[in-house]
Amino acid sequence: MSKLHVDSITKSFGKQKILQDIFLSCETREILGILGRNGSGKSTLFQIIFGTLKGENQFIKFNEVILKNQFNRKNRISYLPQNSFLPKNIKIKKLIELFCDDENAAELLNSKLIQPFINEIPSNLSGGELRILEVLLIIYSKAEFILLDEPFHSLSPKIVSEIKNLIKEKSKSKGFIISDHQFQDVLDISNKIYLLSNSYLKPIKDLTELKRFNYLPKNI
Ligand SMILES: Nc1ncnc2c1ncn2[C@@H]1O[C@H](COP(=O)(O)OP(=O)(O)OP(=O)(O)O)[C@@H](O)[C@H]1O
Repeated sequence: MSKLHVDSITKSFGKQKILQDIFLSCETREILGILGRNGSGKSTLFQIIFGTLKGENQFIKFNEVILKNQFNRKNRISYLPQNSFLPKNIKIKKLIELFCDDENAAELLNSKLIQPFINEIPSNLSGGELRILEVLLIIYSKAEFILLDEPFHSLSPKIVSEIKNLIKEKSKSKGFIISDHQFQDVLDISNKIYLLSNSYLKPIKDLTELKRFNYLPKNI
């Protein structure tokens, strides 16, 4: 079992405080859901954990190793950003080789989710197909901790359900931290839920709390 420990994260943009004293801990076999209104700082938090953005304060540990740079995170943390990140003209089979080790590549090549566009290049895919490909490449990467920023965005319901099942299956050996505005899908698969609100990360017990903290409308 491995553990990702995230502590004391503080981040401001100019005078705007985005994150204050953020703590979370994720073990393999756990799925953590992070909810929050638009602009609450979810992507900022993911980028700091992944190492592409620096907080004013931060302490991030993988087991006993303090993660100080991108090199420390290799094969430990993978990150699906909110925006498209793949080169557009590389064959998808080649991308799978680049993102996955041999074992994971073989498994992904067998997945029925990838079959419809296996011989394509990303520039020939629809927006949703491109998102499926990106989500799969990150989930099947070697890393033990997977950060997914809006993995369900633009995916049709049946595909969302299949991706949720895949995340649950993969969580037997990986830890996931997921954020998405399709909150019910996040609630369905998460062991723990947090709400990022007013720059603090609050553990959430149930829907009532999500209403009380003004994330959900009262009539849900
Ligand atoms: N590079 C930047 N410079 C200045 N402000 C920024 C920068 N990046 C993000 N912000 C601001 O920080 C806040 C948090 O942004 P972030 O993208 O983390 O929110 P989010 O919770 O992921 O939002 P959404 O759900 O809408 O994607 C927003 O107010 C945004 O405008």
